Amino acid sequence: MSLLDTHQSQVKQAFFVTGTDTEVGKTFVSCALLAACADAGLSTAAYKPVSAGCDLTPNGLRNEDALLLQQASNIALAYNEVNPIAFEEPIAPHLACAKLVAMDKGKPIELSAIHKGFNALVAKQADVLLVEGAGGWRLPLGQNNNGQEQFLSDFAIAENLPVILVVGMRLGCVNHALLTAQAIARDGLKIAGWVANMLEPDMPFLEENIQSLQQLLTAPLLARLPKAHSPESVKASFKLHQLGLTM
Ligand SMILES: Nc1ncnc2c1ncn2[C@@H]1O[C@H](COP(=O)(O)OP(=O)(O)OP(=O)(O)O)[C@@H](O)[C@H]1O
Ligand SMILES: C[C@H](N)[C@H](N)CCCCCC(=O)O
Ligand SMILES: [Mg+2]
Repeated sequence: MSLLDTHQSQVKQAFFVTGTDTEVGKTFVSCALLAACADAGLSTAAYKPVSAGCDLTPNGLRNEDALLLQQASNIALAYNEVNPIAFEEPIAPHLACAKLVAMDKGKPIELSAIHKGFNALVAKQADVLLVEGAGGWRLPLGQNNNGQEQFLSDFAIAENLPVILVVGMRLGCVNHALLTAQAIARDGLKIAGWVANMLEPDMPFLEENIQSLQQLLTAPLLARLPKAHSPESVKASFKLHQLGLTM
C-alpha cells in the first residue's frame, strides 16, 4: 500500500501544488482552490513546508504565503503546523539554510521534518490538504547528512502526491510547463491537472498559448484564472469534480 493510500484513509485527497517558476501564482491558486472546496462543504488544510522571505515578528518568522494558506484553510492550524521550515531572506531556501549553517545558526533541512509536518496535518483528517512547494518543481533543499542532494520533489515522490501545476501565462511558459510536466512524469507522479494563471492579461496570443498547452500537456486544464483582486473572487473557476473532490 503506498504512503498516499495510507494517508488517503485519513484525508479525502492531498495535492502538491507546483508552478512553472517562483511568483507564478502557486499561493494565489491554492487559496482560490481552498475557497472553492470550502464552498463545496469540504474541510480544508494547507501546508507550506519550506518558505523563504519572512518577516521577523515577536512570534517568530512569518511568511506571507504561509499566512495566506493558514487563513484560507477552514481547519484551524497553528502557524508552525503550516510552515515548519522558514528562512528570513527571500532567496533560494538551500542557500539561506547554508548561510545559517555556516554561521552555526542553523541546521541542514531534513526531509524527515517535512514528512513529519505533513503527517501531522494528515492526522487533522481534512477532506482536502494542499501542499504548496516553493519556486518550481525541482527545488533544492541542500545536502543531507550523507552528502546527498535533496529536493522538495523528493518529498512529493515519497508521499506519492498527485500534482497540480500552476502555469504563469507569460512568454516562455510553454517550455517551462512542458519541462516541469516531463520531470513530474519521470519522477513517477501524476499531474491531476494544470491551471492557466493569466497573470499578464495582455500577453500576445494568450488564448493560443493556452490552447497549445491543452494540446501538449496530457493533464486536464482545471481552471483559467484571470488577473483578479483576490483568490476568493475567482474560486468559481474550479470544477472540483475534475479533482475527484465532488461527484
Ligand atoms: N490571477 C492573479 N490575479 C491577481 N494577482 C495574482 C494572480 N496570481 C498571482 N497573483 C499575485 O502575483 C504575486 C505572485 O503570486 P504568488 O505569491 O501566488 O506566486 P507563487 O508562485 O506562490 O510564488 P512563490 O514561489 O514565492 O511561492 C502575488 O502578489 C499574487 O497575489
Ligand atoms: C523567495 C521566493 N519568493 C521563493 N519563496 C523561493 C524561490 C526559490 C527559487 C530557487 C530556484 O532558483 O529555482
Ligand atoms: Mg507562494
